[in-house]
Amino acid sequence: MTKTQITLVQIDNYGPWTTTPEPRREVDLQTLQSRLYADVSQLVGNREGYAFFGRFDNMVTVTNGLGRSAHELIQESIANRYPVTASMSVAVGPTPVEALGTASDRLQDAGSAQDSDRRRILRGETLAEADRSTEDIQIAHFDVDDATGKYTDQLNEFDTFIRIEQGYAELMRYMRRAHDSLAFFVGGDNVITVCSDVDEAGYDDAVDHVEDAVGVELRVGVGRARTAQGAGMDAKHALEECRENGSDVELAW
Ligand SMILES: Nc1nc2c(ncn2[C@@H]2O[C@H](COP(=O)(O)OP(=O)(O)OP(=O)(O)O)[C@@H](O)[C@H]2O)c(=O)[nH]1
Repeated sequence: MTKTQITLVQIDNYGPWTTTPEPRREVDLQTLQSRLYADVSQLVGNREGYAFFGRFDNMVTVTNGLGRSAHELIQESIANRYPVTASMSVAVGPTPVEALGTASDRLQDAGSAQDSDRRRILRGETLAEADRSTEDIQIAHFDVDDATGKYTDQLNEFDTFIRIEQGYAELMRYMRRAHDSLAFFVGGDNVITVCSDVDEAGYDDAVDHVEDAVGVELRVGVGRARTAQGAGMDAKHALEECRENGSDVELAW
């Protein structure tokens, strides 16, 4: 059974900050958001976690192995580098959706995203070392079969983007509905999904569903490990096996 530790990272009071004392230049907001994501990705990634940019003002991170002090250090680092602070809420669940749901509830209970009194709070519990196992995290790395040949080298970039995003939208809804799993677009034609205990038939169904619904052909490699990085790397190797065998789904175990 998977045991996913999710940390929701939310910029404090960001909406009001973007317009106070008057609307801030969009290029500056875009720069701040992408740099903050890069830092969160490094700070979490150096500790074997994964960070997804999501909506940028709210980032979902997979933090198995990060304790309370690691979270505090990341918050301190953000506060020292940026004109904004971030609150964090951590929860562990048998599925990624359950963990994120609990983390979201805790953050919402502590105050609104636009509450000027709620700053840099840290809520929730992290996994005890004794409760961790080598099968806690399941990560699936999806990619579009021959995106370069079918789209990138054929269509204009915006029409390519629409096709890839349609595949992503269908997949993210399907994995959320059928498997309580969280799918995130990570660039190019790639979607990384933080999964519950999905088996090979479940991934076959997901790939078939996306092709039937929007005509986008996916392949997926899946890994399992103690940490997001470990599971994610195994998933990448499994995806390479798909490329070699011409298969749609490969599990690393
Ligand atoms: N984030 C991320 N992006 C990747 C990764 N591999 C490829 N990409 C992106 O995906 C784009 C397409 O690369 P590929 O998936 O190798 O190309 P393809 O044409 O689909 O070829 P096949 O996957 O071999 O069918 C690249 O330009 C990258 O932007 C990865 O592991 N992670």
